[in-house]
Amino acid sequence: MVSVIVQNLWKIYPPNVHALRDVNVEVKDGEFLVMLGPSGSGKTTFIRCIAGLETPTKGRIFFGDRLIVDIERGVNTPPAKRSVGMVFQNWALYPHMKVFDNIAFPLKIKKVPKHEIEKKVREIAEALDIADLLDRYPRQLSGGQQQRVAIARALVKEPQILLLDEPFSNLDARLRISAREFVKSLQRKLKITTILVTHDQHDAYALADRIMIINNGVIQQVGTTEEILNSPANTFVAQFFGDPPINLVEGEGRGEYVDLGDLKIPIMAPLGKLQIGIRPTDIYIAETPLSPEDLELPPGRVKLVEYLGFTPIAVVKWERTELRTVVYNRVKEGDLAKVYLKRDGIKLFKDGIRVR
Ligand SMILES: Nc1ncnc2c1ncn2[C@@H]1O[C@H](COP(=O)(O)OP(=O)(O)OP(=O)(O)O)[C@@H](O)[C@H]1O
Repeated sequence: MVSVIVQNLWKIYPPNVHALRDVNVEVKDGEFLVMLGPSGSGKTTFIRCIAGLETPTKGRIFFGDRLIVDIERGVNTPPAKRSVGMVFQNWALYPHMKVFDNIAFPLKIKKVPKHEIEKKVREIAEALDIADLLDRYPRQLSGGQQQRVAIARALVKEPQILLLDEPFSNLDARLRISAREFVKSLQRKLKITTILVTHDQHDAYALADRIMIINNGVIQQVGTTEEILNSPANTFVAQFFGDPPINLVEGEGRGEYVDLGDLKIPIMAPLGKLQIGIRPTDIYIAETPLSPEDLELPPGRVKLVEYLGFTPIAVVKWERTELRTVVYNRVKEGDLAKVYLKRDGIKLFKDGIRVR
């Protein structure tokens, strides 16, 4: 298919809303990129700029070596000439048209001959398992079926790039899982370069080759799930990505150890004020350490035990510090528990930027 290269992209809505600030990213040919960020961070603006539904204020976009947008040079390819298929958050099906005509619509606009439209619509409907729904109206379909129709409509003109804007947000939790599996296997089969935007990190775990995290119009980090979990660029990324959420506490670096006041963690640390990040999966309650490398902390009081799926998670309190930990042996509220910490699970941040 094709890569998507975005260079120095800015979008400023009048009077002065900076929706995108100097975005640079390359989505590789055939890659599934999930763009993740809180509400209002610029995600929809970004894919609308790629689709051509929004004109950036500054910057350049290439599809492979084809220049699509260069604001400084007055280049802005119209949407119909971009070879992009887009699925909107609410799927935006035409309610007065049957499924067949909804899917056929982009081909009719392109004035594709009738018999070819018939063939292509049936083909894509077969592939998406909605061939028996072609005579229905959108209101006669379930959410999952409507979503497939929207995807079929986006794919029928065989675009080189697929853009999905929160495509699962109208589906209930159970249907979301099967819809994700469906989208992933379709993407793998077609090898189509795909950008999906979402505020739900579980979409990213399930789908992404790489994840791009955005906040306030600024790209915070681009990387694989592992890279972002293990080496978050800053405290925003560390807190935004990861389930259960990371423990983030303030402390003081003292060279040979980190000082949390009531806890001293013996690892090398730069001097001065630090933020210390520990994922709950990197700190645990157990009788004995899982590895001889792991650090033993002074025993802490179990304040609460809760379940995350099947995994028990405890909130452990020392004098002042409270940390969420996984639990490997039986403990209950009020117990004094042995707590171990994985040495390489400790992330240090200075002024919000990761230094270790
Ligand atoms: N047409 C517009 N005019 C002015 N401001 C806009 C316009 N569209 C979006 N914005 C603003 O630009 C910023 C980014 O919006 P955008 O819709 O791209 O965010 P988002 O990350 O997709 O949010 P959500 O997850 O809530 O859909 C927000 O502050 C939003 O209010």
